[in-house]
Amino acid sequence: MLDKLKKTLEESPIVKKGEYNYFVHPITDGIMLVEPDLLKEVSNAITKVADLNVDKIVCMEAMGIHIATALSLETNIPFVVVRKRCYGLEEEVAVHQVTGYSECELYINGLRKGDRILVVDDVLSTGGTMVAVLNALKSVGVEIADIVAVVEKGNGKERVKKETGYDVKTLVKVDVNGGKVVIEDSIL
Ligand SMILES: O=P(O)(O)OC[C@H]1O[C@H](OP(=O)(O)OP(=O)(O)O)[C@H](O)[C@@H]1O
Ligand code: HPA
Repeated sequence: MLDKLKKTLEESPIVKKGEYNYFVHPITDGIMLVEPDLLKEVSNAITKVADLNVDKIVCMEAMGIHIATALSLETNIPFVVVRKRCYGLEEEVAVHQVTGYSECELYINGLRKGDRILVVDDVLSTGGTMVAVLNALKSVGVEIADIVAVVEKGNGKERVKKETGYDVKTLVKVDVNGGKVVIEDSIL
């Protein structure tokens, strides 16, 4: 399982963002051809590991959007996007995102207290994004049924558990070693 994801990750070039080793991949960056079969493989794997008894899928702009779209089409579950744009709507919740190489504001709309949700994203690295979004989602009063990130790199999973109490499921765990992506583990 996940053969296309693993193979394309191992082929990913690495670029330095400051001291951060950033792998560039179709699913996480979209600047290489995103083959439909790869996206289908990722979406199908999420359906196999995630709790789909939810009202909505929640993803983060930008590179969570195509994952949520594919998953929504496969499951008929609607989705909302945590955007990088402020709308100023009454219920909007702002989130300060800090990754290993950038900072940004994110904005939550389209969710109501009591919504049962599945959170999906492309990468869990430092955990900065996921911690901030999960804590903001808790303030909205939604029920977070499950959380899935496609690629895990670094110790973000432990940080999310410590700072939010939530477990994140990740499809593939990678490391960057000698300028190459190395597959360390896979959920399927
Ligand atoms: O665990 P972290 O260290 O927070 O890194 C993970 C986040 O980094 C990327 O977001 P970013 O906003 O940089 O990129 P994108 O707009 O291309 O999704 C990625 O999409 C994740 O959301
Ligand atoms: N590659 C792509 N997206 C990412 C990374 C990375 O190394 N880290 C956080 N988001």
